[in-house]
Amino acid sequence: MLTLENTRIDLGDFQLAANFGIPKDARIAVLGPSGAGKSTLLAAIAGFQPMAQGQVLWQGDAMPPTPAARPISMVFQDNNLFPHLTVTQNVGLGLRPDLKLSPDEKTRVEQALARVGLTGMGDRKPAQLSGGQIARVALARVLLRDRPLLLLDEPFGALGPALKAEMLALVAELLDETGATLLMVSHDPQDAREICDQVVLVAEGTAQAPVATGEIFANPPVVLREYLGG
Ligand SMILES: Nc1ncnc2c1ncn2[C@@H]1O[C@H](COP(=O)(O)OP(=O)(O)OP(=O)(O)O)[C@@H](O)[C@H]1O
Repeated sequence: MLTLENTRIDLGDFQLAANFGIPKDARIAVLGPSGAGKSTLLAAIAGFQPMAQGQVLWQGDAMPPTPAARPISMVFQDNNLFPHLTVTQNVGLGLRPDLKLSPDEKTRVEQALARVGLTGMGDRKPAQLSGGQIARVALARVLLRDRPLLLLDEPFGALGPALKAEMLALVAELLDETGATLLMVSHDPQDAREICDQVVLVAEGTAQAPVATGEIFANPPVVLREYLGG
């Protein structure tokens, strides 16, 4: 269980409050209007954004203060790859930040690349990859890190619809294999329908408790209706 216990974030005039739990294994879409605080919510869970009040707990224990010590993998919109490193090195960072990989660790990197369909691409730099391949590198790193919480901040926003659907299907497969809990920010409600069983709506200064995806789309609150353009 991921718990946001009476949390409040203050960013100048902007405030965001959250007070709810997310069951382990849940797949949550974080939806809401632009500027509502979706990225801020993920950043607070990951430990990048300090909170004015409350705490974030995982399995009942307060999260460690340092982001790197939290049981979390996070992928941002730019897929956070280093342009000067090869695909193998970018993925290897998930295991060892100093990149001094043992033969066994190198094998694990190759296995992760194979799992996401990038066999033979290890020596390329990110600039030599397509958008879909770059997203796959980021997912290979997630797979290797093997953390129980996966936070995705619109990592597939720049991809076309077919490729995005392919990446979402791959994420769903990786979640099946790892049992990780997902929180995914998206601007596209279809993403939520495809792989998320629950929705956290962020609007008007609050991240609301999760609601079943079917339920929220069957009977959308006004703010979601406006956001969906309905
Ligand atoms: N350092 C900061 N100081 C003050 N306000 C900030 C700061 N960073 C972000 N904000 C404000 O916090 C609010 C939430 O931003 P955030 O990026 O989390 O929204 P979002 O829902 O992810 O938006 P989008 O869908 O457009 O990506 C915005 O109104 C933004 O202007």
